[in-house]
Amino acid sequence: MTETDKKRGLEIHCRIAPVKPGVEPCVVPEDESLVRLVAPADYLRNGEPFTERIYRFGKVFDGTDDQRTVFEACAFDFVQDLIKGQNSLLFTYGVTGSGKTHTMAGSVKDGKDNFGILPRALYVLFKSLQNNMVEKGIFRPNGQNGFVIQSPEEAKRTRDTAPPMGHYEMRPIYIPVRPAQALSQSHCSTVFVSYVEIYNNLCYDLLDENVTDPKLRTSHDIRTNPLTKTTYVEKVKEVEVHSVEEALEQFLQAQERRQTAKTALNASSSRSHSIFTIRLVTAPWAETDEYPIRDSDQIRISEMSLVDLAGSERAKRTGNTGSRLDEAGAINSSLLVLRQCFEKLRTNAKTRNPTPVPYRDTKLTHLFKTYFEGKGCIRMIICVNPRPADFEENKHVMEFAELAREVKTNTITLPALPLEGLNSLPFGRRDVLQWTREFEEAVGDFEPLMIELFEPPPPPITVINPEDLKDQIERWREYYSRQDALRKKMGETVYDNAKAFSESLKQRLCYADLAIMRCEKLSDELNEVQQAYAHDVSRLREENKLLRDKLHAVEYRLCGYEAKDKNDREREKENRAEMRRTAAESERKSRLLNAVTTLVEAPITTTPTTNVAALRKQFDTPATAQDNERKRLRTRNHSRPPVPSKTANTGSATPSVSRGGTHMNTRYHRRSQSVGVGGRVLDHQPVNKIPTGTVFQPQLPRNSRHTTRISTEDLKKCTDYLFTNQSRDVNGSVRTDLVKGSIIPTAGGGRSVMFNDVEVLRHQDPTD
Ligand SMILES: Nc1ncnc2c1ncn2[C@@H]1O[C@H](COP(=O)(O)OP(=O)(O)OP(=O)(O)O)[C@@H](O)[C@H]1O
Repeated sequence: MTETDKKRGLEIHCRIAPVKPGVEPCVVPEDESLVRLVAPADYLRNGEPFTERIYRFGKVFDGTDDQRTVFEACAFDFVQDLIKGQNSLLFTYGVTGSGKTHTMAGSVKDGKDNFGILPRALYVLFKSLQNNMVEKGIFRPNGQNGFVIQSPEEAKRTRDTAPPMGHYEMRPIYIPVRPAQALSQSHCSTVFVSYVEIYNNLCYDLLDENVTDPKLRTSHDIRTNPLTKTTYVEKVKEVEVHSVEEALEQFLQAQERRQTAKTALNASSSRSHSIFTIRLVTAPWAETDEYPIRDSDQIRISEMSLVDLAGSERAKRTGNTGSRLDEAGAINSSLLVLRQCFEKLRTNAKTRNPTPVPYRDTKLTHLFKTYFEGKGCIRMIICVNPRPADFEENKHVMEFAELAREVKTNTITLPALPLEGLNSLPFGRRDVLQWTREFEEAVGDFEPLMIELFEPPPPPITVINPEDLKDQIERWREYYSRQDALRKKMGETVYDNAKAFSESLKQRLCYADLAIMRCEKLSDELNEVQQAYAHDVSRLREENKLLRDKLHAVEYRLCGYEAKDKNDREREKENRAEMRRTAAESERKSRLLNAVTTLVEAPITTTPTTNVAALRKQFDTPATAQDNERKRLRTRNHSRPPVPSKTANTGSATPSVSRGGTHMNTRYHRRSQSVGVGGRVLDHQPVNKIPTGTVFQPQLPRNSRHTTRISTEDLKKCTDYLFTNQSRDVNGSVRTDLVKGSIIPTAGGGRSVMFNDVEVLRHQDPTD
């Protein structure tokens, strides 16, 4: 087998997940191969804002690109390569929750057109191999990453002892995809799948149904085949599958064993790197029967590995603790080793003295070592969630992508397996073998005579050349006599069967020719249509992108308006509450004023209420008793004389005895500073005032006028008014109200009092 070496860069594509309306994305597609990384508005790094950057990719897919588009652009050619006998490795890489699993697998179960790369690749593969599939059990894994061809008896035994399929009953699925070129009818093939996960840097087999408890499963080593020098997972289970449904059943069962968990950033986050490998095993058909040539050297194996990497993550954002945190550590360190390998490969490419690449530092890089050394083509889909919260991580992902783009590996292209043309006959080798069997049944031992039987008849007799007529008749006579002789030899029934078979075969070939012609016509029409609309399609795509951008801008503005509207509504609510509060306060004040007005405007009685008059006596008596007691104590204890106050104008700071006999501090004696400032005060007292004997006394100017009954004359001579009212409250305590106001002239020449303040003094028994 000859091999050709060529240096090839890794192919890096980018898929941007859709962004929610109103969210300003931090990764913006610029065109079909460029993306722009923009920092969120308030982003600062070491106090510096981020200057936006452009990154280049092979292809860029945005939120409107569907699963089919991504598959066709990123994986269809890999399926074709697989059929041709080449190897390929496809990764999805990105932050947790960026759409890696969505891109790789999609929703396999829901049956909608949301299938990711994996089911689509299987679908295209099986569609293309439908005429090449060989019975199960003929090829068997040899335990060293290779295959052997078993005898028909061994193959039957393998089939009979194969475990039944699992509990998933996949309904036949249909995925609209374009077909790949099929493998030539000269080769037979079969497909094996394996599925492993690398969890905490240990490799586990996900197809191993014997392990029911994930804690009891054993890890597998990575080995190198001494002959082919390829790395593989030791003792991994490879299941032979013959349809996309069978393969997906295996995948879904294995998915249940895969380590996923709910994190703050993804409801179903992959906690491991998963590797689904499709291996196509082919060999030339044997000449005569439906069996491959029994020579293991003729076996050709090609593979396509689909790797869904676990997402890189920062513990701070995922909020992970405990085992989730350990997993995150293992994920991040294996991705770091991948990065280190890339860095080393990049530097090695520029130097004459390459240093070893640390493939063996993690299971992930160790397993794919041979790919980096040229086993096949490597492609990576960088998945990005453009939400602003992912900006920091996306920045690292973009830097990783930039590094990966610079990595060059030796890709060894193996000689391609023969393919069928796209317009090949719509029946396969199996049909031909079936027809041969039918024919053999029909003609039995007379097969050697068939050449004569199928001898084409002579051309029809024409009279254009009358000299030839005799010859023409003679040719027909000979033809019929040969056919008669044949019929006699074969017997009537066999002859008729053989003739009928030949007619039916002719008919089938005619249909096939017709189908081919139709196919050719349709493909010509398709080409014409494609050419005619190619321009329109690209224009419409551009228009679509523009409209999408506009829509996004409108949505963004709308969100702004909605936020403003919400703010306004809240402010209005607050204003209304404030107004209600103000109204209640003014209501309270007005009630108070009304109460005072009622109090003041009530007819002033010269005689106090019986209650107040009675109280006066009550207040006088204990005061005298107190005085006597104090006098008695002072004489007995030789008490010191009182110290004169320094603030002479406001009275002594030493407690003095009031008129009523209670102590009061003369420093604070006069409290109502507001009364009488700059004018004359009319001090309106009740007739029978109960001495309050308190420190709180209104300070009145000397020229104040005291009265128990006001007259118009009094009002005219004064500018300020102080009214003292006393009453008894429900507890029996005396309450003194000092109601203050300004006396203002009225338009009619009289006076009115405008009340502006009330001071309330309440006595309370301290034992209460
Ligand atoms: N391009 C897209 N279109 C529609 N939905 C998407 C797209 N990308 C991601 N999603 C949705 O985002 C969610 C998270 O995606 P997914 O599970 O694929 O992330 P992940 O990168 O595999 O995360 P993890 O590394 O944590 O496993 C899923 O619900 C998925 O359907």
